[in-house]
Amino acid sequence: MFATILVGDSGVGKTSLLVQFDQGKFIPGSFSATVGIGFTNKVVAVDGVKVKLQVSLGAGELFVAKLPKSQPPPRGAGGRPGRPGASHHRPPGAVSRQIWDTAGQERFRSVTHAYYRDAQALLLLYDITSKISFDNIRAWLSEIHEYAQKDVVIMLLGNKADMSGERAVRTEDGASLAREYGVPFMETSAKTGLNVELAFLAVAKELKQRAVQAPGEPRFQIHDYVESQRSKSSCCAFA
Ligand SMILES: Nc1nc2c(ncn2[C@@H]2O[C@H](COP(=O)(O)OP(=O)(O)OP(=O)(O)O)[C@@H](O)[C@H]2O)c(=O)[nH]1
Repeated sequence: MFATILVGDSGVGKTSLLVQFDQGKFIPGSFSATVGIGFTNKVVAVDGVKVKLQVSLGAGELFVAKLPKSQPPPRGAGGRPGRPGASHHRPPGAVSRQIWDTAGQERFRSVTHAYYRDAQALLLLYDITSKISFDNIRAWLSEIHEYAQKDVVIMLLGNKADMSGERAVRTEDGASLAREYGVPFMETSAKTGLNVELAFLAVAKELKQRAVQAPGEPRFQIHDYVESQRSKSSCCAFA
């Protein structure tokens, strides 16, 4: 079972992407308070082999940027960190409510560590209609580099690709940022389902390959895989 966490600013569509992947449907509106979903376990078939992904929702706010050293952790944060008082309807995700509510600063930092440390893959989302969510990607990446495992699989996703009329971030800008950090990139839509399966499938392929790879064997290249899928779908750009 591989732990995968969806991270990115509040409102970028993490919950919607999780629901689309889990149930193949889009529930419009801000439903974080009403849909009791914090994670899902799903089996993905990779080259005839079953790969289990546990996908959970990560924070909607940055730990590092939003919490200077002297500041205590947010009160009342629920099933996932960084969302004060908003997610208590969800079953516990990476961090339990009890730990969060009573955490002192030191404890908080270790919770933060644990939260990222256990992840084998991170899907980092921004919203193509929100420049701020895109600008925050650099801060998310520095947080990830600080806390996550060195070899964590990272994929950058520009979500809400169906909202082209309100686009605030060009596809090329997403692709170029991804190139700069050496991570694969694609645009997704939790609404239409565009590239949602593909994103998780690419991650599952990479994780499976790493798990079974014999020493000296050529590695599965997630970049190449994502790139090869581009020719099959004309909608998106990839790093
Ligand atoms: N058109 C469109 N709307 C989307 C898409 N993904 C999410 N939304 C909408 O964007 C809003 C926020 O989506 P959520 O899935 O709650 O976002 P989130 O990242 O989980 O937000 P937090 O729970 O605050 O961290 C909701 O109104 C969704 O219906 C998408 O791909 N296309």
